[in-house]
Amino acid sequence: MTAARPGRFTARTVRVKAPGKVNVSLDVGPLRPDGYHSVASVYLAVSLYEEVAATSTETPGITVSISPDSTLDLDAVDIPLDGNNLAYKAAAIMADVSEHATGVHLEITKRVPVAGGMGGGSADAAATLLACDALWNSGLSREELAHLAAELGADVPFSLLGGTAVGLGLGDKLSPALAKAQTHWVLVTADYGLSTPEVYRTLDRLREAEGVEAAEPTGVDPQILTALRGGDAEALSRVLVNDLQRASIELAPSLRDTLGIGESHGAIAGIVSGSGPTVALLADDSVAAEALAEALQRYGLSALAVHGPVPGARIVSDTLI
Ligand SMILES: C[C@@](CO)(OP(=O)(O)O)[C@H](O)COP(=O)(O)OP(=O)(O)OC[C@H]1O[C@@H](n2ccc(N)nc2=O)[C@H](O)[C@@H]1O
Ligand SMILES: Nc1ncnc2c1ncn2[C@@H]1O[C@H](COP(=O)(O)OP(=O)(O)O)[C@@H](O)[C@H]1O
Repeated sequence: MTAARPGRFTARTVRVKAPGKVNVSLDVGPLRPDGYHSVASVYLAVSLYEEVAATSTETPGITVSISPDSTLDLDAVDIPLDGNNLAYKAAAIMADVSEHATGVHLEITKRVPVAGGMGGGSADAAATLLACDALWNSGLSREELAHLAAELGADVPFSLLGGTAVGLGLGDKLSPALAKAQTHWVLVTADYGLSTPEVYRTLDRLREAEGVEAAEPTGVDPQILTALRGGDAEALSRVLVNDLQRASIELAPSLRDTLGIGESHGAIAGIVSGSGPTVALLADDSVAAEALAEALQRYGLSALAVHGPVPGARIVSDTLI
């Protein structure tokens, strides 16, 4: 941080980046009385990042804008800029627990597809928690931040943590998995979103129609963690699982074609990410992932090569203006 000028308000900007995620596995239990589902998931943070620049303001209150540096086509999507924005909610929670809170402007650079099943809004919330903690010298521990993160949404604690982790409960009870080897993926993004609650509801409806009673998830398949630990894409390709996938396909049937096109162009396996509609295609290595992304772009799909695991939310700059 550079030195402040005495006698006048000096704005400070803390910039934080936080990753999107892919659920390498997602087991979903039955609908609970509180409207949620217990899950068991292996989360993988991937190299597609949201960025939040939090700037202190002389006037009190929280404002939000979307940066022109965003790489998404944001015309077609609906991102609230008021108290419904997850970043706004995160700043409001931090202001409540910070003795030296000021007004704050949050500028979000969006790169993770909106309502895409990759936790983009959750990444904004995680980034904002960390940025405001620094901006207001709140001095919260990572554990305290994780606790606040869970109040904001099931996926927010993972974006704070990053890496590879097993998520139980609503997905917020995390155990880091020591899997440092990289796996390589191609994300095929859609120009529409799917509503997470609607996808969960659709799964409940499909199960009810089939008379299927889902079991409470207890843990994740250890083979997934072994494959991730060794960066063994071939072994991983045999154990990818997402209980929500068929519900996403029910709502957006073209996802089945996307998965098929991916596999016919060289992916070793494919899965819908979370509630979708982003499709995550697994590749043998980084070269294969780049080649697959190029082939799919030529085919007319929106495809991007990424890798994981990558770290969770972290500060990239802290400046006085
Ligand atoms: C499906 C997953 C997989 O990681 O991610 P996305 O696809 O949304 O990224 C998550 O479970 C989504 O997490 P997140 O998007 O943070 O959910 P929340 O905001 O807490 O909840 C939104 C809604 O999703 C449903 N929900 C969420 C989590 C959960 N364990 N059970 C649920 O039934 C509930 O209907 C809830 O009202
Ligand atoms: N900062 C934010 N970025 C994106 N969407 C947000 C944000 N805050 C609130 N939302 C709302 O949350 C919904 C889901 O957002 P997102 O996190 O992108 O998807 P997903 O839950 O599928 O990972 C969006 O449709 C949007 O209306």
